[in-house]
Amino acid sequence: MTGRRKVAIVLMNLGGPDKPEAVQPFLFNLFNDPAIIRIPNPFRFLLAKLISKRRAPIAREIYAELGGGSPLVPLTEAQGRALEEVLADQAAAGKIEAKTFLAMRYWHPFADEAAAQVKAWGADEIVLLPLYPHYSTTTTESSFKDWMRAAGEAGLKAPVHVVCCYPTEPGFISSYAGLIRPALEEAGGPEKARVLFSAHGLPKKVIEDGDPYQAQVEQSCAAIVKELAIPGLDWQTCYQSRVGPLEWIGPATDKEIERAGAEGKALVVVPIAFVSEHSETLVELDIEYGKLARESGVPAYVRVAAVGTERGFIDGLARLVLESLNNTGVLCPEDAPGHVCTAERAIAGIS
Ligand SMILES: C=CC1=C(C)c2cc3[nH]c(cc4nc(cc5[nH]c(cc1n2)c(C)c5CCC(=O)O)C(CCC(=O)O)=C4C)c(C)c3C=C
Ligand SMILES: [Fe+2]
Ligand SMILES: [Fe+2]
Repeated sequence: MTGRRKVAIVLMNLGGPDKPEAVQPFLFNLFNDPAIIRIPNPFRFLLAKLISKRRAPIAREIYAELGGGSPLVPLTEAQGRALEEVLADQAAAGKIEAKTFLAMRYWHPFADEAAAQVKAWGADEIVLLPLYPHYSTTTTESSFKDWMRAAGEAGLKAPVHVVCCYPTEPGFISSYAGLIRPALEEAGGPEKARVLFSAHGLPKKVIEDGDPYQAQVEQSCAAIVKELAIPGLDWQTCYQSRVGPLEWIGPATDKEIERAGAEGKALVVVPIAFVSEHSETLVELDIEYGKLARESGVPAYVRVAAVGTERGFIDGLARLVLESLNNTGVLCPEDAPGHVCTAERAIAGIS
């Protein structure tokens, strides 16, 4: 091939409602995903209608705290621009022209919109880059399957490279370590504060069925603690955002906040499974759990920002993109024992 290869990088995330009227259809799309509610149709469709209608008022209140909609899309666009800049600097010694596209799972811009844009741009190759550092069937796998459907319908023929996950990517880890250090000082130092890594929870059943998410979250936390290298650091991983009647993995973040209050421990809270600010950081962690921390007597509560456009993190994403281009299948950098890569199955359309 002559000239520069045109590489479309598809940034995948969950998406969020952009206005109050979008909250219920966004929730319907989420609960109607067979990766989220694992029952066949027509039952899933009917249940999704029911739950989305019932949850919409609560969710609208959550998004009202953010001015009516989620900031996830503009923040993901900023990550895309930062990644394009880093890749333009490196651009594999001028061999590639990289452009980012957003494919959100449950609200605009959907994978279909991204696939049409990628086709119109004339991509030679495509890299699927989930903004989920940890692989889950509920998030990453669902996005991959949705992309393969959308790309098929759009008649996209360019070869696809897939990044599975990156729980211990050095830039991801060092960015968090860099954000945690000053937060620990603000909370009174490592003698007085506990680091609470708070990840999105999942139903226990999903993990028991082989989802690697929880094991990968734990790998990230251990890697960050190692990078911090603070002797005797007090830290704990916990899980937030539970919805629905099923039993979820734990310990639950709210229970850990109450425990810290009872023990007189200050907290540094790290949103470990989210790379952008959104309702679950800005509302759940900052407003709801900030209040719970005050009521529980936690002496100091400092929330660490999501990695967003931190240079180390974006450099790490750029490395993953370039590595994936040398890789014809799924780039699965996590060869740790116990890692079960299901990304191949997802892109092959096997569930
Ligand atoms: C019922 C099940 C849900 C599962 C399983 C789930 C997994 C999961 N979600 C994220 C990341 C995000 N979730 C967000 C919103 C959100 N998630 C659920 C439900 C489940 N998530 C609901 C109902 C909502 C809507 C908000 C609410 O009603 O509380 C968001 C973004 C929202 C935004 O503000 O833009 C993200 C991001 C992960 C990482 C994950 C599993 C690993
Ligand atoms: Fe969620
Ligand atoms: Fe993998």
